[in-house]
Amino acid sequence: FAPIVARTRQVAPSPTELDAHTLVLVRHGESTWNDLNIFTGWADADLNDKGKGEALAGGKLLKEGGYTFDVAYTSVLKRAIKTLWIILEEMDLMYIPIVNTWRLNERHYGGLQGLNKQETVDKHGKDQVLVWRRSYDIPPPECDESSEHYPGNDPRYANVDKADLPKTESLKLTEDRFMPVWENEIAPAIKSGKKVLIAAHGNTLRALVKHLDNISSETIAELNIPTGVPLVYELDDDLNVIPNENGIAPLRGAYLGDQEDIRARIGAVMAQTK
Ligand SMILES: O=C(O)[C@@H](CO)OP(=O)(O)O
Repeated sequence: FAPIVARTRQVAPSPTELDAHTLVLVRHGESTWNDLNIFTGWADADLNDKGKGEALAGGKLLKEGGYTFDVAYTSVLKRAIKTLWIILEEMDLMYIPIVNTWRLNERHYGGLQGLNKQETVDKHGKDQVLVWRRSYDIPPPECDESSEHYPGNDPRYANVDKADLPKTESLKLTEDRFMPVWENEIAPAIKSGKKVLIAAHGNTLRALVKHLDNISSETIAELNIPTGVPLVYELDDDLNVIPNENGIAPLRGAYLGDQEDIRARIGAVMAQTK
């Protein structure tokens, strides 16, 4: 596949210049279902060639910026896992431990999984679909237990308590199931001095930055995260964000790369339902 050439300069501060904890977040590169504009959620859509190129470009930016990592966290979905693998290979860091957790999965899209986003707008109206996509605490309709999209039918979740497996999730429910792994594993790892990379999904990362940047439930509705772009946070010892002047509000961490291009890519995520 063709790497997307990084015509970019590094904008976040060099990690060596700051006495702080560096945390890097990256949403997976474009998937086949992103390209087809299909609600994905916990469906295991693969990266497409563009997505692989985005992941490679993200890895190059991190390498050029002098970043390094001690441990990486990702979901149990291949678009995030492969994004992580591509980045770690590019950075020559394939030896670091990778923790895969279902708690980092994309938000479960319930009965919308597998449906085309624009066709769903045509059927239910733009406002309703925007509520399902971006409201904080209103989940989409549930999928039923006979559905291929019900995680209870997927062997990869055999070890998860059925009561914890969603049939749909709002951003709030996504946050509720993600936060335990943040509080119990990731935050302690960062505090102990480990440099952490998280390769995850649009809505799990929205839940995380909502927490890191104290973003309100109203403001988070407006926030979209582009695919494959490293988002760098510097955190103090209590894991409060040290604001970066290049942060695109309400984020106080900064995306690595060409800021104009990144803003255009954020707009494209928003425009998936018109
Ligand atoms: O389909 C999905 O699972 C997500 C991420 O691709 O979409 P949206 O941005 O609409 O929440």
